[in-house]
Amino acid sequence: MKTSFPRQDIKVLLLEGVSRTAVEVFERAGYSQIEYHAKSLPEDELKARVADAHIIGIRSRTHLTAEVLEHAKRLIAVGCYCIGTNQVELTAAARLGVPVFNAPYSNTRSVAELVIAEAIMLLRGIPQKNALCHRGGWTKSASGSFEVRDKVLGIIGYGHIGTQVGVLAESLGMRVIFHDIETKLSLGNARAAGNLDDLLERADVVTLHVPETPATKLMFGKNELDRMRKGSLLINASRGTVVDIDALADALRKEHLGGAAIDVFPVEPKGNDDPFVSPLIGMDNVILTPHIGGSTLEAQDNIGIEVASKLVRYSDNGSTLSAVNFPEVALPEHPRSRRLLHIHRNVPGVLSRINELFSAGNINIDAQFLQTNADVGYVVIDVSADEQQAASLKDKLAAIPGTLRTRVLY
Ligand SMILES: NC(=O)c1ccc[n+]([C@@H]2O[C@H](COP(=O)([O-])OP(=O)(O)OC[C@H]3O[C@@H](n4cnc5c(N)ncnc54)[C@H](O)[C@@H]3O)[C@@H](O)[C@H]2O)c1
Ligand SMILES: O=C(O)CC[C@@H](O)C(=O)O
Repeated sequence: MKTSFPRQDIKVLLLEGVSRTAVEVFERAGYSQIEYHAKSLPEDELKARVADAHIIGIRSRTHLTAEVLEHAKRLIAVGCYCIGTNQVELTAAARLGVPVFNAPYSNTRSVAELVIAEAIMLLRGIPQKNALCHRGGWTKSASGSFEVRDKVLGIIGYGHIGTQVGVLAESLGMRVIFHDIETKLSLGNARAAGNLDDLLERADVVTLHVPETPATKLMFGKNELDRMRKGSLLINASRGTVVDIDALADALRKEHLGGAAIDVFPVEPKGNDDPFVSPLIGMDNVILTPHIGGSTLEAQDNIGIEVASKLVRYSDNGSTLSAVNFPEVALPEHPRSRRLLHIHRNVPGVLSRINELFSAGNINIDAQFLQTNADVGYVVIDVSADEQQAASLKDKLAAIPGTLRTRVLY
């Protein structure tokens, strides 16, 4: 396919050691300028590296703030090689005409498996026993050690991960209750709790699976910890901002909680060589993991393929299906037409200005696709035009007030 902007001129910047499967997808599609970094970059270097990037791929450690995005003058799309997209200022990206994609499913099973393993370990008191053995101690005792069978698992956030945790937990004989802000279909014998307090008062193990949003920030603090049953257990593999970590450390010190498994932290090291600091360090009844809930080879390889394929599809064809901040358009191929993209602020009158432009130039529109969200309008126009006409149309489209970005795709 002929593109007005050849693929070999499109620079792809991949950070944080995303799976090599992502590189393979880009290379197979004809993208040869791929800059790959195994780590996230300090902010100054990040600003310098994004300056000439057309496509940026990150995981959870790289913060694409409005300020960083301002440096990415050539940016056409961002891929988050993970579920969470809270590390990107999504509205700022949309206002620059940049869609953001993620992988909403590929690592969910990996997180669910880890949570179940942690529930078993915590109920058996394994973290403490393991730590003691490493120090040369030996306490062979059933005291404080329980089966998971018949225990109550309370799931907060009953989405893709929460539901899978529930299904796996039931297969082990646990009783599952959940709390969500949306009405959710219960899977298996799981039951919605009356409300959050009801869940906290009934659960032996509480596990958090909410996204990071303004409403979930510190949603789990002293009040919620106090509501939990004495000796109960907390698992957090959602986001570090959801739990008040000092309040949790306090509840553990006071032995109100019997233990915890924490995978995500309010402040996480930038890279594997940076130090990890937490008030939970040194507590034998706490499993600490370095944000690896979704880090299995299966999940990472699938995420690499999923997100890179979405980015290639947008770059080659204009489809924005499953973008998290952008109007979604699924586009057919029209190889005999030329395809122009027009991204604009969603204000009245832009579409009629676009159409006037085509009728004034006597250019036949073969197909047109329009989708809007609160901020942005996205129009894809397939036209019968030669290369020169397409270039001139692009310039005229760019002059329409409210335009954020235009492209001739092919
Ligand atoms: N530890 C890891 O490596 C890892 C891996 C994958 C995902 N995650 C995190 O897990 C989160 C959840 O993933 P998912 O795929 O299940 O997401 P999801 O969107 O499918 O489910 C989230 C659920 O939380 C609910 N929710 C939102 N706000 C809530 C609130 N205030 N109270 C109660 N429920 C609320 C939503 O309605 C939804 O049902 C992700 O956003 C990500 O931050 C972490
Ligand atoms: O891989 C990561 O960096 C993040 C994993 C996880 O938190 C996600 O949001 O999918």
